[in-house]
Amino acid sequence: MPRFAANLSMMFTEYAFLDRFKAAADAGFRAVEYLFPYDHPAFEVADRLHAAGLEQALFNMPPGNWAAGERGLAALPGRQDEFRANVAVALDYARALGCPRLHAMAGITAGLDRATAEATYIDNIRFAADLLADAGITVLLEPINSRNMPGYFIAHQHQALDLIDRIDRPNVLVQLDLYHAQIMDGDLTTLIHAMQGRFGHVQIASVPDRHEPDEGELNYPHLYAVLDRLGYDGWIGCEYNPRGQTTAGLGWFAPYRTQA
Ligand SMILES: O=C(O)C(=O)[C@@H](O)CO
Ligand SMILES: [Mg+2]
Repeated sequence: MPRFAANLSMMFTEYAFLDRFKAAADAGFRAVEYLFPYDHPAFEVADRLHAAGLEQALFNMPPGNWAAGERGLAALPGRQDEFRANVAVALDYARALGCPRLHAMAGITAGLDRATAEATYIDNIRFAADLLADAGITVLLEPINSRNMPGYFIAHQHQALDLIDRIDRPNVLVQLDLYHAQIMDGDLTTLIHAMQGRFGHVQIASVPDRHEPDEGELNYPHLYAVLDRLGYDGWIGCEYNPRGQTTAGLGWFAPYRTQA
């Protein structure tokens, strides 16, 4: 049975960020993920998470200057000190939230020397993996489609797998976002089988519009069954922009909602 985490950066945006935890729990979710918690002290986010009885499935390490267009630092030469300081910041939040997964965004590397970016990335992710291993945290690497994020360092699943082989740390896995994977790679049933054991988190949204997973070119119930058959029992993050009110679009979730 698939287990879904609400993405609070995209869902329940009818509410202020800290109020989205209760809204997600009221809608039947048992876990949440989001991009960044850093606008709020860790204890405040943890209070809301725990008050709502939710698990923290995932969040991202600080990404650099998001407003200026930065989308992570891990592959950016010359930014290693900042990346490493950010790992420590993310670790503090992960401890407060009991979060076992952190996504390290790589950055926009178009125009940079690829070999240098790869060397920087491998070095930085090894550093993060080693630091986070003691806390039992897995570092996730996510290929992102080049239509939504042109120039991003990793766009295809095979690129992430190749980098993970070279990083060579047991606590580094792929964040398998099926929305991005369909746009860049396709053939998802075969892809999921080929990636068995290499991903530590899954995300979903309709393609092409990134809405609820009940429209568009993907048959999600089929993909949930594929994941189930392979024994994937991790969270599936609902990283989609609701077509309207978040709760009005949750018809797809009804068969999977578990009552407390
Ligand atoms: O954009 C996505 O997809 C994500 O999962 C975010 O965490 C940004 O990488
Ligand atoms: Mg994603």
